[in-house]
Amino acid sequence: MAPAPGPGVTTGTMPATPPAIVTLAGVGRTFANGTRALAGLDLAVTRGEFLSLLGPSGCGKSTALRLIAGLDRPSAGVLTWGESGAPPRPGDLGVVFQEPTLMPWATVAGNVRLPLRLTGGAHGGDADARVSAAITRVGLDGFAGAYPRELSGGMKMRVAIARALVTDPALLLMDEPFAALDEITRFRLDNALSALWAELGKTVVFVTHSVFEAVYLSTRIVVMAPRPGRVVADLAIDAPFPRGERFRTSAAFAALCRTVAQALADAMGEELA
Ligand SMILES: Nc1ncnc2c1ncn2[C@@H]1O[C@H](COP(=O)(O)OP(=O)(O)OP(=O)(O)O)[C@@H](O)[C@H]1O
Repeated sequence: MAPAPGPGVTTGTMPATPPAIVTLAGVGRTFANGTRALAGLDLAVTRGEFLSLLGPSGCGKSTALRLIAGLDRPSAGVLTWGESGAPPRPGDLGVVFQEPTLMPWATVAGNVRLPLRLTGGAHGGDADARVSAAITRVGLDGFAGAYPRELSGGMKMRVAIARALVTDPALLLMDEPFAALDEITRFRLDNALSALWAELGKTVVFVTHSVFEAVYLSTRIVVMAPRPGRVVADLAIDAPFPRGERFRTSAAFAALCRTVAQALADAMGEELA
């Protein structure tokens, strides 16, 4: 068996890259008020990767994610889906936002079931099995009948992740999902998400401001320049999985964070103190 690669950052294209799940070429987005959120954004999301979009506030990270989610349309450039070119069907994409946005009148199981209802597959034993498997996956066994008001902030976010996973989407889009949580909860959810990614083999695009979170979770980090947003650094994070507390407190992690922080400072035209 080949030895596991040591931690490190590499730049540029990796050899034998798997096919792109979606490619953005020359994408721009200018809003009606004249704000140019994105200009000349080139980005290929590779199947199976955990890709983080990292950049200063307002650089267009959420705008890029919303374009991939189909919630907005580019003003310039094109998005191309996979080899077939067909856009994803409902259920092929899971989206998680900073707010868990749960239905307060529905139980955890009812909330997790929602995407199945929207895609017409909410009934029968298969749907029940999917809902309970998604709840188990995020560590909420025993809470299927609980209501959102009975849950902590971290548990609500776990429900939002279970809801995004219940249709077994190929691509999971996450927009600063843990930014509003306290640090201990955030670390726990980062650990759970990393384990889920390693287990399920999904493609994840994750928006964050946090260098530490991006390094901990990602196989690749794309650093975006301030408005109008575009890619200014593309860094492969070669540390092996699973990445637990040992990785988070390692010298290798610290070195990776420094490299990524430097790329972010360069993008913002600042000196790293
Ligand atoms: N619907 C809109 N109309 C006008 N301007 C908008 C709209 N949506 C976003 N913007 C602006 O576009 C720019 C990019 O916004 P976006 O939310 O994508 O940035 P971001 O990098 O995700 O920021 P943050 O990290 O603070 O969430 C910002 O200046 C924002 O104010």
